[in-house]
Amino acid sequence: MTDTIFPDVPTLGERARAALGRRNLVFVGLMGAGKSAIGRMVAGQLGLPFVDTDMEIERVSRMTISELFAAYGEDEFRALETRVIKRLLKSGPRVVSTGGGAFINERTRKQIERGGISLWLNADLDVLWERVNKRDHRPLLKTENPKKTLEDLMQKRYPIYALADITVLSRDVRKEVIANEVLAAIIDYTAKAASKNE
Ligand SMILES: Nc1ncnc2c1ncn2[C@@H]1O[C@H](COP(=O)(O)OP(=O)(O)O)[C@@H](O)[C@H]1O
Ligand SMILES: O=C(O)C1=C[C@@H](OP(=O)(O)O)[C@@H](O)[C@H](O)C1
Ligand SMILES: [Mg+2]
Repeated sequence: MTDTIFPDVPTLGERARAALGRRNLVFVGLMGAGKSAIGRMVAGQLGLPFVDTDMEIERVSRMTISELFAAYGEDEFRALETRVIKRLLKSGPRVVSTGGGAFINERTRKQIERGGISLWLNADLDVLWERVNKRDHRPLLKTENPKKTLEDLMQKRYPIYALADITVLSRDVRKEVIANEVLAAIIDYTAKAASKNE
């Protein structure tokens, strides 16, 4: 779609789509960062298919994430997650929103590094907590003090999320604002990567 006032000017989505080329865009980050919601929105703006890895895992296993954790444990869930992500990345380009632990798993992280551009939605504890405490479908947060659990996960995981190609700050503003910042960051990242290779 082009701008109606300036028909020859490509939209932000079109420019980001061109910058992405054949690569997948992979959202990573902690629970509540907005990977699923923003990923879907960005996919729409890029005109690319969207897949949420948790939804895909639930589809193929015919179980919810909570049921999978309860029946088989976290290790089995991670093994399934690795397999599903490997398959999804093979037939891109698409936008893939991962579950919060996917990028922490070394095998999965390597697959993501090979298969596309990774984008960390970074958010502070209060933003995450405000969002996740409204729902109870996340098995890792079924603890006595879920806010403390979230904080502990931040300490452990943030140095690893920081390895992502792009970081965008997810905060308390409209989702459209974050989605547009993601598109601009893709354009910026690919332009910088191209000038490094010149
Ligand atoms: N920028 C935002 N402003 C308000 N709510 C948001 C924003 N981004 C995400 N959310 C909401 O926060 C909740 C968690 O987002 P979700 O996309 O499920 O996170 P994740 O997949 O990273 O765990 C959802 O209800 C989502 O609609
Ligand atoms: O952080 C994690 O280890 C997890 C995050 C969840 O996804 P979201 O990050 O989309 O909530 C889901 O994959 C599972 O509950 C485990
Ligand atoms: Mg999600």
